[in-house]
Amino acid sequence: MAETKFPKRRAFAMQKPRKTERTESPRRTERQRAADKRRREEARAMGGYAKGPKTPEKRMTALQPGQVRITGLIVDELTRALGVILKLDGPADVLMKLFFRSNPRLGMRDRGIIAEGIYYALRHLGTLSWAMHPVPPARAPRLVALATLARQHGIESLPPASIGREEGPLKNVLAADFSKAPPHIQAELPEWIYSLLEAQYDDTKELYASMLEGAPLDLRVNLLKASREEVLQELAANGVEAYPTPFSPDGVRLPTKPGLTQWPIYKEGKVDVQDEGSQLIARLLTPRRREMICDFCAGAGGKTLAIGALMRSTGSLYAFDVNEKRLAGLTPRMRRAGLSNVHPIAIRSERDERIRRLQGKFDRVLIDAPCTGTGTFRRNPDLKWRLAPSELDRINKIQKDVLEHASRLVKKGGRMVYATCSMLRRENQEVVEAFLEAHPEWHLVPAADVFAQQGIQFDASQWERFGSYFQMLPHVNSTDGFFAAVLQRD
Ligand SMILES: C[S@@+](CC[C@H](N)C(=O)[O-])C[C@H]1O[C@@H](n2cnc3c(N)ncnc32)[C@H](O)[C@@H]1O
Repeated sequence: MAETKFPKRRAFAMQKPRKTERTESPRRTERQRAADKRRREEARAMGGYAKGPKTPEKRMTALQPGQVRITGLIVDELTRALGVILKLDGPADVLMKLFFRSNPRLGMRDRGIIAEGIYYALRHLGTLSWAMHPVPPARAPRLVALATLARQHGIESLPPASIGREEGPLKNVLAADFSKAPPHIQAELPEWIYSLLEAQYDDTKELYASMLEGAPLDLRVNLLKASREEVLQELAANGVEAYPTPFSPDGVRLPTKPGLTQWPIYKEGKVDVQDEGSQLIARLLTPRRREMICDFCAGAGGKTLAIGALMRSTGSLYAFDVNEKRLAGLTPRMRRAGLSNVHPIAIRSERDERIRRLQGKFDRVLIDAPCTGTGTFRRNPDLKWRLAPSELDRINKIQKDVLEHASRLVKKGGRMVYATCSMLRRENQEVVEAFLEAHPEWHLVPAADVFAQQGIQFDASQWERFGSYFQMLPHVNSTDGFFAAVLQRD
């Protein structure tokens, strides 16, 4: 995904409990304390699994419009969060974490409503901005907060005292007729991204609708430590709804998002969080035991871990990345996963001297290239507003450079997979086509054949649409929009 500037740690000032908060909920009541105790005991009895609607996302699934009581505190705090996040000068997920950390007394229910409000506002920033014109949303976060909560839960759920002087503007925003808005606004996209997607896809209506939804939680079972059946049985025994993913043989899909990191199966390294599309890209590389493999843009190692497990922790798996901090996240993850074949190496650039020394040495190389991340708008809705066309040009150049230099690592007869989490041809097919034109000693291997050899079957329409390439789409496959091409050196 695109490189982003990290927001300042002090983006949000620490909040002291306010008078209103103290009067509304002075302390936990007897009943609340008894419920807390019961939950703790139940979780202990279940070996660490917490039952019930604990996380914001899970809690929100039960909320129906008109059934949620929005307090003044929620309106104020959502306003405070949006006041920073709508400036769009840092990743929203990082800013959200800083916001909630600055406000430790905020209850679970309020956190859930505020988190959903932030995501809703970012997903629908096109229509919100259009309805508020000429006032930029970042300048009027209270109006955005009120309009968001009213669109989600109904205007009657808002406390009249919180609306105050915003009553007129709020009614105008809510009355906006979006059928009169330009098509890119109706799609909740910037015009330039809308135009690129329109030029490529026939079913954009469904695609845009899917990009406004939340993504499911996909887990990858670490086959070194457990089988998928074992994990599914353990989840079922603890009352957690989960299904096998439709294509990835090691994947498990959870419709809700429980507090996974406290679960025994997570702590013991039996599962990791990984979108099904990402799992399939590791499979496309067909890693084998005792091979020499390189994950060129390893980041914090999502795909490295999947590749290492498919190699059964044998051979050598080099994990390169220019971002040392991100790569540092891989070491604890590989320990937890029980992998001893991974060598994380921070490189200066794709032209690093150490890479030159390794030329022609690898059986397989994965290039999970930096990209615009257009395939991840469900999870990162702020990204669509923070991207600029110049960023696509900049990233495109890096993609071509990285592919060129990483390809030199592959030995004769070896393979590489070029992948992105983008749905744009310019970062995908066009990069690969330019490479193949300049390198006749390489050829494209049909992704369908590589999957078929592993017993993974897609609908024929998948290949009719994308030929030898692999492109997952949120509205077709319920995954992020991953792309991959398998290339073989003659
Ligand atoms: C899409 S992310 C990788 C995600 C990772 N493979 C995973 O599955 O979690 C792309 C990575 O490319 C790295 N990168 C950017 N430029 C690079 C370069 N010239 N050489 C190597 N890595 C680079 C970025 O730091 C980023 O971590």
